[in-house]
This record gives sequence, structure tokens and C-alpha cells, in this order.
Amino acid sequence: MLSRSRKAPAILAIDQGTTSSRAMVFDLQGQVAALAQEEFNQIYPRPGWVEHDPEVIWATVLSTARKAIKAGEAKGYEITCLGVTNQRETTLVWDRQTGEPVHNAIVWQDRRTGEACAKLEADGAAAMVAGKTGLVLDPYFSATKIGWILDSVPGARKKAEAGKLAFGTVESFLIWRLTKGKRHITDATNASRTSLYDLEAQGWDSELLRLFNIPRAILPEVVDCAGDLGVADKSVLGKAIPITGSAGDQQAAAIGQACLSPGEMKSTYGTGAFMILNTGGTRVTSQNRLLATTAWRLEGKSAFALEGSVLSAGATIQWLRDGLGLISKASEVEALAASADPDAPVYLVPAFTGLGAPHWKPEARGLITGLTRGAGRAEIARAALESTAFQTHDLLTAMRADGAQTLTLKVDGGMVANAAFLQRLADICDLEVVRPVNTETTAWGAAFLAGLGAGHFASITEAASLWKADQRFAPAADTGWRTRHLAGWADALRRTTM
Ligand SMILES: Nc1ncnc2c1ncn2[C@@H]1O[C@H](COP(=O)(O)OP(=O)(O)O)[C@@H](O)[C@H]1O
Ligand SMILES: O=P(O)(O)OC[C@H](O)CO
Repeated sequence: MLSRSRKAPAILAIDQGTTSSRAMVFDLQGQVAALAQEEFNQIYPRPGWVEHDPEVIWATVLSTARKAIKAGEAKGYEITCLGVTNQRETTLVWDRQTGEPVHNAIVWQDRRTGEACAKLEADGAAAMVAGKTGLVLDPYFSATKIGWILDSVPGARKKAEAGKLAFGTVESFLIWRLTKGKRHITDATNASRTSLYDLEAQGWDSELLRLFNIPRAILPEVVDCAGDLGVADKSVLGKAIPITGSAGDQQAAAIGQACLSPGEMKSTYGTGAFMILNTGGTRVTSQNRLLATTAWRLEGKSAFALEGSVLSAGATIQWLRDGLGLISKASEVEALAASADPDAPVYLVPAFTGLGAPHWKPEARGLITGLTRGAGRAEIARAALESTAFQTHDLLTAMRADGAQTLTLKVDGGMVANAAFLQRLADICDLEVVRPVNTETTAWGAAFLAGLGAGHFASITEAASLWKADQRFAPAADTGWRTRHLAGWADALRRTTM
């Protein structure tokens, strides 16, 4: 019999995102028991380049995890397991002996390998890459970033070939450090973002490794998203905690949003925006430049998704704050945008680091159209917010052309605190937008996977009973307004990609 004093079990989620690291403790019903978050600096060494300091990533993960564990335990919970989720594609290479990264992390948004991708495209590699990986040739993905590090850091390629260096996306690096170098693994969802992984064969592919010139010795072992993924060492987090879940942040959010059956769809609005459509056990090949990707892998079996990736969503709001100084914090954009002249036809295309799906134009750069003397801060703020809604509309059009029949878009991420944005999203997409009670879907998805791996949940379908809608935003715009606005956006987009 259980003693009455036994503590309630809880799960730690480590969510290492593009702009911040967070750690959350959830109870087994998905209620948040503790949260710690730390933002960190983005490093922009040259236009189009984006890096993170791996030691800052590690330090912020450690400190937020320790704070969340402490706060969770103070509330009477016992942390039984942990799950990791992460900004995907971001590439780290480190020395297996010293544990030191040989270069800063090259972030998913970084465009430095645009020429390498263009060359591969010109050489006719795109069809083979898409066929195996579900991805397009774009600097977004890890393979060309690994190649750049191996060719730019003196001696790195030789060391890599000799098995002295390790590559990992962020979850792989974190698990390696948490387990004190005992596990060099990556889960299948993260592997599916590297351009080196064959989606259906579920493994690293020799032909891809040759194409991108990546030595096999550098790669982690590909594992399921739930199960025994190692143990976080006692010296790291203050107590030994089994690592039992791992997934890239967009896949974790799709699980947190209970997009568990074919046809269910979510969109996450953080630094970028990522729409994921569950396609079940079938890998669908997009005819519209969307990505095919692993949704999860459990007991050796993969489920798949179609994904549309927008490179700049919340990042556009950060640019209003940090680049233009129009606002002093992100939430101020709501009031500023609301004060804009409703008839001013100002459009902003946030191609700061090129355009993602469905355009895939790494060389495109941003622009603002329709400026008059009457346009000011408010009109630019509104155009910035609307740019995310327009980009979502374009993804939705591509998803529908690929056969999606969804009538509802589940949303989450930092931007969904902004109700006016969600209403505009519903208006522009002409689709019901639903915000769940728990908008921390990414961390919850990772916690759920960890709970699954630890045996707290019996199957992935249990995530559905733990999801609840909070607010629904019904489309309310008239057709004339919508047609006019979509035409204005299409015109601005055309100029960007000319
Ligand atoms: N009220 C708001 N309106 C619009 N954007 C917001 C608002 N609050 C936060 N954001 C944006 O949300 C992003 C942070 O979301 P988050 O999901 O934490 O991102 P990430 O996981 O990429 O680090 C930031 O880019 C910020 O500009
Ligand atoms: O850190 P986020 O939430 O912006 O997500 C980044 C994505 O995983 C990049 O593919």
C-alpha cells in the first residue's frame, strides 16, 4: 500500500528554444507546477549569420532546470523523469574527449551555407535529397552547417574522420552533457531535420553522407522519442533523473496539442512559425514545397507529418523592439498595431534570413511596401503582426493543395498571448483558430513523452484526453477586405522574390 506521505510524481521538461531556455515541472494531468526561463543573446557575426554560444545554452539549461526542480519539490512533487525538447537543426560539434564545442552553435536561421546548397541544387541533388529526407536543399537544415564547421575550423575534418568529434543538434548536446558523455544519441524527429536521415528507412544514409561529405564517425545513434535515453547525472542536476523523452520542439508541440491522428494540424508562433499536419503512418511527399518529417518514433515505428516552416514570426516583433526601437517589450505591439489606420495598405515581408516554406529563397531580403506620409509606427507594427498571418495563409494554401482538409488550426507559442493577432489570423486564413488552456504545448509534449517512456502513460493517445480548448477565434472578415489584403501581401511578396 502507498504511504500517505508519498510525494506526487511529476515530470521535468527542458525546452531549449531559439531565444530562451526554459524548464517546467508538470504533474501527470499536464498542470504546470513550476517554471523557470532565461533569455540569452543572439550572436550575429555577419548579415544572415546567426550563432549561439553553446556554453550559454548549457548554463541557461542548467540554471533553469535546477530552479524548476527546486520549485517543484518545494510544492511537494517528486521529479521522476525528464524530457528534452529543442530548437531543431541548430548544429553543434564538440570534442569527445574534452566536451568542448569546436565552434559556436550555428542556428537554424543561419544562411551561410546558401551557396553550398545552390551548388548541390545545380548539381541535380535536390530530388534524391527530397526523396529520402523529405527536405528541400536549404541552409536551414544541419548537413551543410556541419560541413561548414568541419571545413572552417582548423583540423576539424581530420579529427572528425578519426572519431574524435561529435555532432549533435541541441537535444543531443544536452543529453550528452546531462549524462556526462555516456549517451551520444539523437531522437528520430531531430534526426529527420539534418538532411542525413532517411525518413522511411529510419537511419543515417550513406549516399546522403557522401553527398554532404560528412564522416559517419561524427554522428549520434538515432533513438525513439520515449524510453531509456540515459540518466542525468546526480552531479549535474543535484539528483539522478532518468531521461525518458526527447523530440524537436515542433514535434513536441504537435503532441502537446494532441495532433495525434491524420488531418490534425497545429501552428506554433515563437521566433519562427511552424505548421505541422499529422499524416499518420504514411510519409506524404509534398507537391508544394512543404517538408515531410518524422512526427514521432515509438517502439521503433515512425509516424509522419507535413510541415510548413516560416523563418520569421515572433522574430519580426523582436526586430520592432530591438532593431527599430518602436516598442520596449513584445506585448506592446498589440496596442500599437490596434491604433493603426485600418485603410493604410502597408505590408512588411520579414525575409530577414530569407524565406522558408513554401518559397525557400535563402537570398531574399525583407521589405516594406505602401508607405505614405500618413504611415508611421502603428502601421508598421500592424504590418509586422499581419506578416505572420499572411505567411500562415500561404502555408495553409500549400497544405490544402497537398490534400489537407482541416477546419481548425490549433495554435501555441509566445505570440498567442496576443488575442488581436489570433483574430487577424482567423480573418486572413478564413479558418477557426483555437488556443488551448495549456499554451506551453512544447514543454508539455516533451514531458508527456518522458511520462510515456517512464510508464506514467500507457500510450500516446492519452495526450488527447489531457488537451482542452480555451478560446476559439472564428473568422469574421468580409470577403472584400480579405481579398484586398491578400492581394496587397501577394504584391509585396512578389517584389521580395523578384
Ligand atoms: N504579445 C505578443 N505579441 C506578439 N508577439 C509576441 C508577444 N509576446 C511574445 N511575442 C513573441 O514571441 C516570441 C517568443 O515566443 P517563444 O515561444 O518563447 O519563442 P522561442 O521558443 O522561439 O524562443 C518572441 O519572438 C516575441 O517577439
Ligand atoms: O525555438 P523555436 O520555438 O523558434 O523553434 C525553432 C524550430 O525548431 C526551428 O526549426
